[in-house]
Amino acid sequence: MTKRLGVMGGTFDPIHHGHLVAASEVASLFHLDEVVFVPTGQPWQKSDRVVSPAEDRYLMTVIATASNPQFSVSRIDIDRGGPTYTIDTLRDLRAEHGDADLFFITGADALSQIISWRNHKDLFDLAHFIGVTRPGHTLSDPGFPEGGVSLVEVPALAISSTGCRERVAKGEPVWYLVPDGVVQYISKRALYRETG
Ligand SMILES: Nc1ncnc2c1ncn2[C@@H]1O[C@H](COP(=O)(O)OP(=O)(O)OP(=O)(O)O)[C@@H](O)[C@H]1O
Ligand SMILES: O=C(O)c1ccc[n+]([C@@H]2O[C@H](COP(=O)([O-])O)[C@@H](O)[C@H]2O)c1
Repeated sequence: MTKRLGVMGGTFDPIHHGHLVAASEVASLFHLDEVVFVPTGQPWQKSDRVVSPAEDRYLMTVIATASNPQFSVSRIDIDRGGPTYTIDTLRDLRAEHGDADLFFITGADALSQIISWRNHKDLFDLAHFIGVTRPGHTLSDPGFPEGGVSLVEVPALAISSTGCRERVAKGEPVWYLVPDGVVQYISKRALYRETG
């Protein structure tokens, strides 16, 4: 049977329970065999802010997903170098996973920006896109190709990486917003002590 592979792209600075719930819910709803988390190398649309080193974001993603046998992490966007474009992510994953069906998972905020992504018209030939609800953002289809996108409701977690970074900078706890191991990694590496 054709493998059904979910793809959860993100900057994950840090990864939080909003990302994990979205991936878990979509895996269940769409009967995915696996969800691969793909931390960005250089998120070019976040070039106006300081982004933590890719290795820190990668390791936090590994720590956060390690306990789930359905979850894995890919270095492809980090190892490719240069600005990260989803068109490259999907082409590389397609080459790696043969004839697997790809399902790209994205929150309502990111989905509304897809029109600004590189080669956005070609993305829908490579993967089925799944837009998930996110508190504070409207989930809508602004005219994607017929059958290219599914919109689904996931448990609402009003958590953002920006909010987590700001809490750490202010000395406030991020316990239960991010997995325990990620709290400990942030502390060990002294991440987010100053807002960027
Ligand atoms: N709480 C959430 N619920 C649903 N989807 C989310 C949530 N947080 C992030 N996402 C989605 O996960 C993907 C990766 O998000 P990203 O790593 O940029 O996190 P973020 O919290 O939006 O970060 P930042 O606050 O730094 O912009 C995006 O598609 C985003 O829409
Ligand atoms: O392809 C693009 O041009 C593009 C522009 C912005 C974001 N993306 C992808 O969208 C996903 C979420 O990105 P971000 O910046 O919200 O963490 C991640 O996989 C990014 O590589 C992709």
